[in-house]
Amino acid sequence: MADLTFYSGTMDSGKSTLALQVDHNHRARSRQGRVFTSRDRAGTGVISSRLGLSVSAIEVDADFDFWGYVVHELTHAQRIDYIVADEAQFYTTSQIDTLAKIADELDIDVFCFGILTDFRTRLFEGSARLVELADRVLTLQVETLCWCGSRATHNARTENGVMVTEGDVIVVGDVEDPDRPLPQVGYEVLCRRHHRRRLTAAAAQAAAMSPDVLPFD
Ligand SMILES: Nc1ncnc2c1ncn2[C@@H]1O[C@H](COP(=O)(O)OP(=O)(O)O)[C@@H](O)[C@H]1O
Ligand SMILES: Cc1cn([C@H]2C[C@H](O)[C@@H](COP(=O)(O)O)O2)c(=O)[nH]c1=O
Repeated sequence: MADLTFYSGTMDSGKSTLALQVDHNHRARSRQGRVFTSRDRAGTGVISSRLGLSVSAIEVDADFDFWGYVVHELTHAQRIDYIVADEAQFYTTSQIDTLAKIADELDIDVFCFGILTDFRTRLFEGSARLVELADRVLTLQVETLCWCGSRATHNARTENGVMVTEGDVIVVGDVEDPDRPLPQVGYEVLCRRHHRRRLTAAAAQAAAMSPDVLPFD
């Protein structure tokens, strides 16, 4: 019996790396798979890991028909043993329903990877449906850290360095990196406490530098 598995973690927790490793391990045992993604930072039709690996993938947009694609392949002498699906938070409810049907009716293992919640701390559509349907929801073992050292559980969005809580749900982007110029829209992983207080690393540093908190002479 095939399973629908959802691997989830914050941004930058190693999900795409794991997706590529899962694909590699199955291929190494002569299993035939298909790799999907949606709106990867590196462009259309690619899964890219910050560790430097990337593989080409089938791009999933809102109209992509998983069932039609898989049935077409199977009826044209192709074999599919498993599916790897990255950035699954962006998939629609109906696409996740179809992935569950593919696992159940066609006996194809489905491995999905994605972030649970958006910058407002709300579940993404695809992730919500995966939590509802998956046989297993697994949290990535490599923890990402908030600037305070606690485990990061939430994804903050910044605009010109300032944390925001309103805007479009989907804006492709990367986590901020002190070695790169400040992006117009960036992301930072935070613990819940600091997400609630809108305290990013930069805001905490600015507060620490403020004369209000310097000791009196
Ligand atoms: N220079 C580096 N050295 C070691 N590990 C790194 C380096 N850069 C990135 N990583 C690892 O890669 C992870 C991000 O992997 P990636 O698959 O791109 O994440 P995700 O898909 O979850 O956003 C980081 O959490 C870190 O563990
Ligand atoms: C929180 C949040 C993220 N996104 C985007 C930003 C990135 O392009 C992806 C996540 O990629 P990763 O491989 O997990 O680093 O999602 C978004 O569109 N909206 C959000 O609220």
